[in-house]
Amino acid sequence: MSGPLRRLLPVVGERRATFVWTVASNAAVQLGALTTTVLGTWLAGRAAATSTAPLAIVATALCGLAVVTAAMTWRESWVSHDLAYRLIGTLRARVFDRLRVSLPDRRKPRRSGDLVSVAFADIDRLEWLYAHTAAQALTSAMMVAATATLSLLVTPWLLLAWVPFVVVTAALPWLSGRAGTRQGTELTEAAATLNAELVDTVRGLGELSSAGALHRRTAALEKRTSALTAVQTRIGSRVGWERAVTDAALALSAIGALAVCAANLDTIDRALAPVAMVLATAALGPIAQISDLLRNVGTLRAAGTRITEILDRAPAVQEPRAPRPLPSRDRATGLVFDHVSFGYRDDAPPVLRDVSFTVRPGERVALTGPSGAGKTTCALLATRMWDPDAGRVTLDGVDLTELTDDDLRRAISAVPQEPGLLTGTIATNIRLGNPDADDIEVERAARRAGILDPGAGFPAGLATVVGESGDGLSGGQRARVAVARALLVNPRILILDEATANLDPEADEAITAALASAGNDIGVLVIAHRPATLAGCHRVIALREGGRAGRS
Ligand SMILES: Nc1ncnc2c1ncn2[C@@H]1O[C@H](COP(=O)(O)OP(=O)(O)OP(=O)(O)O)[C@@H](O)[C@H]1O
Repeated sequence: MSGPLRRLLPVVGERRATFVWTVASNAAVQLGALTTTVLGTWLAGRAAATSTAPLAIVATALCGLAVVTAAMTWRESWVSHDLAYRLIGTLRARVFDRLRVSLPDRRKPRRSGDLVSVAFADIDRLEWLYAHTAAQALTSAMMVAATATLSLLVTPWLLLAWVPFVVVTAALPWLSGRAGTRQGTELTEAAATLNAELVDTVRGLGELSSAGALHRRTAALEKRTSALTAVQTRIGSRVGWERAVTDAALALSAIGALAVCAANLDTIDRALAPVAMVLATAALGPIAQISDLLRNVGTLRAAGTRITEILDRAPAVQEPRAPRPLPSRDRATGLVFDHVSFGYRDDAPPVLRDVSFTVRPGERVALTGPSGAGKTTCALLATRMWDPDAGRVTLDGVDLTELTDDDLRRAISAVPQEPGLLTGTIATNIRLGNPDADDIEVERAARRAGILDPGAGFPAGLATVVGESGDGLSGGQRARVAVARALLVNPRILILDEATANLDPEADEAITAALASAGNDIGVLVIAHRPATLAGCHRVIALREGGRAGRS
């Protein structure tokens, strides 16, 4: 088994008991099927050859075996899928956890549709590996041993009839291994690209439609779909050839068994002739199944590579080894940018250069400057999406790099330019800020953000339904929900990144006033252009192009 898959296999160890059950029930099914067929054919052979067969006993045994085998088939399907989906769940949690700490990648931005494809499709593909391949491989080896032993009992020549074909069938996935891996990689990439472009298209449907670019985009998607279909067709053709070889091997084994029986009529008990036929094909069945499974190994390997790439991603920021607690709120001194420099790329000038400013508790500070001056970047550094390249950002005297993620999220809350909203109600979206908040706290935060005002356009108040990604809400309404969510955290520092720019001036003023009354000890950093908003602030920090700070 190849590198990435071998690396993903030990997760099975976390469900050892279920895995043992899967192997045991798979073995019982295979052995049950073999015994039933051998016994049945032996009975038929014996009846034909001698007219004296122990019909009643064998028929009863066959009935019993059939029931047990059927029960074990059901059990095997249950436990193997239980195992697979639990392992997939574990893996999905790990991948999301890694994405959570490693995104956004400031140097290598990647389309989220692409990542979503990895997170869902690639992990789901491993169902094949966990539910079928691993246990099947073990029981196939056992079946070959059982069939070989029984063949020896009939006649050693029988081994000649089927062992070469078992070797050919087992070797098939390896013979086509390189093509399989290449096609698997092509399939995964084509599917991921199509998925990413579909996600982008759905997100930008409005813009594409109003710009009259939907036709061109649909044509591009059709091209991607054709590319995906072409890879799938190539894979289908290869798999078809391999299946044809497997079927031919099966037929040739049966013919070989007949030939062995015909050539050894003197030494082989005639009642065993049909059994010889069964044995010659019995080992091939599980081997054909396993090589059928291994035919997908190229796709699995490509998926495994992408998953391990995500698991190996370095976190965007390191959790502190020895975290420091924040001083109590009455000893708070505020948020300090202390000679901060930061750049996104090594080959471009830094976005922020030697930026210093302070937001004290209870103070409202505006951060302004031309587009691209680095205002949002300051908000991202203050919420520790990344760490500065030089200088430091501190809260109440503690470097942000020394705070645990939980402490930081409770102390600094940001309302971004485009707040993310989830499907649900206004209440569930506000509660994201603090899942432990009770209904009264949620209502208070909503009231402060003006959500419960008669003119705010929330007909069912907190129970108003929110569509996917905030569908059905205006920009201003989304802003109010995001502000309420941030207020629910009751942070020490609140950052509003053009959060109220979508509101009309009166609503903006109302929210600003609400924020002012939110708590006398909350320091507010407002990224804004609107003169009225700037006028309502205690100080204005102006970021100049090239990322230096001045004040007014
Ligand atoms: N992830 C990123 N990778 C590379 N460059 C980036 C990234 N994010 C922002 N930048 C660049 O950094 C600079 C500062 O961006 P930032 O969003 O902080 O500016 P801003 O002052 O908030 O602008 P605006 O007022 O338009 O929102 C811009 O030149 C932007 O193109």
